[in-house]
Amino acid sequence: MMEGLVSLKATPKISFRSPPSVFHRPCLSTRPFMNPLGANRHSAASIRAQQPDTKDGSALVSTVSMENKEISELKVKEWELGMFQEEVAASQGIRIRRRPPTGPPLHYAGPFEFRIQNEGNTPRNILEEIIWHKDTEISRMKERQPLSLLKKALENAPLTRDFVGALKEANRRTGLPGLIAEVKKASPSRGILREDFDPVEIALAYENGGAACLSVLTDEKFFKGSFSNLEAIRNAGVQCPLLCKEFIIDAWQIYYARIKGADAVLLIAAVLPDLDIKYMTKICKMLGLAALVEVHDEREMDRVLGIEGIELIGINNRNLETFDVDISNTRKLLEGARGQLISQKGIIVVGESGLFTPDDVAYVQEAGVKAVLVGESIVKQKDPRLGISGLFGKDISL
Ligand SMILES: O=C(O)c1ccccc1NCC(=O)[C@H](O)[C@H](O)COP(=O)(O)O
Repeated sequence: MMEGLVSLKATPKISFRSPPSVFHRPCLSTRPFMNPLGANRHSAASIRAQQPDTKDGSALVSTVSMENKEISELKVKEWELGMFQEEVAASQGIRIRRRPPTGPPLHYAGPFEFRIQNEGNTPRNILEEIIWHKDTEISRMKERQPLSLLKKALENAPLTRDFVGALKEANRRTGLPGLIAEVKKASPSRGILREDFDPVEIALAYENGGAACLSVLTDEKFFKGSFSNLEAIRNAGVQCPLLCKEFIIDAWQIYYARIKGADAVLLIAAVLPDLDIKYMTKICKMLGLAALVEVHDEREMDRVLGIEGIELIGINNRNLETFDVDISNTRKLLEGARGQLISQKGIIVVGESGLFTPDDVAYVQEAGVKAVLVGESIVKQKDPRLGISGLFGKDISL
């Protein structure tokens, strides 16, 4: 029995060239990403087979061969462009690869075609698994609701509220970091956080407890969240601006979040190359949304600081590949020249993950954050409102 064999089909085909090390594609592109060496759907034989018979067939065959040559050349160019994008992502230190666009690589073995689990077609960590799943999920969602439909729906979308302004105002009012309270039922690292999970009830409790903004997880598979939760919270009349906490890899998702009632979206630098961050930030501005750009390390911070127009940076203390949480990460990334540049640019920094006590909040505030994003420690409390006063060591709703 072959190890790692996950599926077996009895249709022999040409095997694909071995996969590249990363699979990034530009989010702007709508091109079908195809390996020219595997593009046997357009082989001369298959095109010829589709043509009506001619007297001797020769003229037609040569025209078709020409077309086929052009198609092949085009495909080689597409493939090279794809490779170039992958190299760009790798050169920016992005370790999270995109899902192999043609599916797991095929291996030609005798009369059968095997799909063999290997380093190239298996996610290397949870974040990569989430991103690969997102890829298929979004493709399905886009089929049902293409961008043209979403653009029409924008006409009836609720007005956006000022997410960054709400954080600044809370910070000014309380002298403490503005709170983004997360509506989080479960997570890959902690499992189910709260069994009796009523998103609207939790959102209202957070608002009454003094949260400046809310973060609503919309991923279903890994976090047991949903866009219905986001919509329900918005429709319940919650005034706090809402962050759609999603794994965004395609601009389509930003439009979708906007029509579902979001005021802000998350852009993860570990996943998105600089060009995507720039492009998506512009789309956010156009749609009236704030963009919370999340970084984990110095390299990601430096990349993001090099992008014009960034107003809000989140420092995640959770390593999304290993799940290790270390709040000193916030301090490390705000030390020295980086911290100074951030103040000069007037960027608001959000400390994210692993904050449980007033000491934790004081520690990241001392490091320079003006806001915090907190899930587990407050959502687990029977009364999430009390969770907030426990986190800050006092009632911040006053
Ligand atoms: O929370 C996780 O296990 C997780 C795993 C993989 C990717 C993202 C993940 N969390 C997203 C977050 O950043 C947190 O939900 C958020 O910062 C709140 O963190 P916490 O207060 O520790 O719940």
